[in-house]
Amino acid sequence: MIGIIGGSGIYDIEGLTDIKWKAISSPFGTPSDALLYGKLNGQQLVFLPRHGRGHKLSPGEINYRANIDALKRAGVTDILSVSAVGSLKESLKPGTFVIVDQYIDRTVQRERSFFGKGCVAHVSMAYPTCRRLSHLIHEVSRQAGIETVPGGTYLAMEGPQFSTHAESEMYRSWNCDVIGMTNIPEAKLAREAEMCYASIAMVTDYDCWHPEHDQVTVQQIIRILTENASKAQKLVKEVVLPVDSDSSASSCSCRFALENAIITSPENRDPDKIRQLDAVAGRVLKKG
Ligand SMILES: CSC[C@H]1O[C@H](OP(=O)(O)O)[C@H](O)[C@@H]1O
Ligand SMILES: Nc1ncnc2[nH]cnc12
Repeated sequence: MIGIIGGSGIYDIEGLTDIKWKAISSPFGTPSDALLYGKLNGQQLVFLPRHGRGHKLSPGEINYRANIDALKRAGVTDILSVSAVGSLKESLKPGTFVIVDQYIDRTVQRERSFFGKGCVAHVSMAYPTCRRLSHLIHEVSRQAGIETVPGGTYLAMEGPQFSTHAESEMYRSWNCDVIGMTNIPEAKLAREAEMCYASIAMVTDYDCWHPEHDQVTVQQIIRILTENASKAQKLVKEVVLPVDSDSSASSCSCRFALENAIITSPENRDPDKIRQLDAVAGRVLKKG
């Protein structure tokens, strides 16, 4: 099942039928909101507003572990993240949609793993988004006439303040493409939970490096988001069916990320931690 995490400006899904909000409890704490269940094009999906309805949570206040755990408990296998980002390249103009394929993590105060304290695991983050899902989204959007840029490096900053000019220039010198505050630790946790994760980043501004746009404002971001909301909603509508019917999904490597990742020997694992990991790592922990 597909799970959509909506970022700034995306607090519901247009055209969703048979809708029901349902709160899911998680041993990792409180998710950003209840999950919205519904059908789009006849296809069941789940939606979670990342900042909560009404945008009540700052990027650093979001319980990313509870969000991913709740989606996993709801039966989600494929996560489609939709986010607002600043552009670090002249060519990525406001309004552009980038399908992110790499991250640089500059966040500092977030829980970024389900593991540790009695069950240690190390998953690969070499390719941090699902290449199968990202490719599918790019292909489907191309066929639907929605332009997306395949691939881009997302600089994940702590926020909530926007970057200084010196930071923005440094990220540009690192060849980053876009900047945002939320995809990390989301992508890391989705990988640990063996879920496929793709990220559609909607460029809303030029951050503060651009000589003609020397600062970012929320007002400017919301204006661009509003202008592009229908394009984002159309993209979501187009991808739901192909994602749900992709026959190669069950053998996708993301679904086996924990296969050789847990290093704590079975006799030394903490039973409370193992119980907490029942949804995230149940597939491998059941094997002993
Ligand atoms: C409203 S501007 C800054 C805010 O927007 C982005 O959020 P999201 O990724 O959830 O769309 C950015 O990361 C900041 O949290
Ligand atoms: N310039 C920017 N920096 C960080 N997060 C953002 N989200 C949208 N624009 C942003």
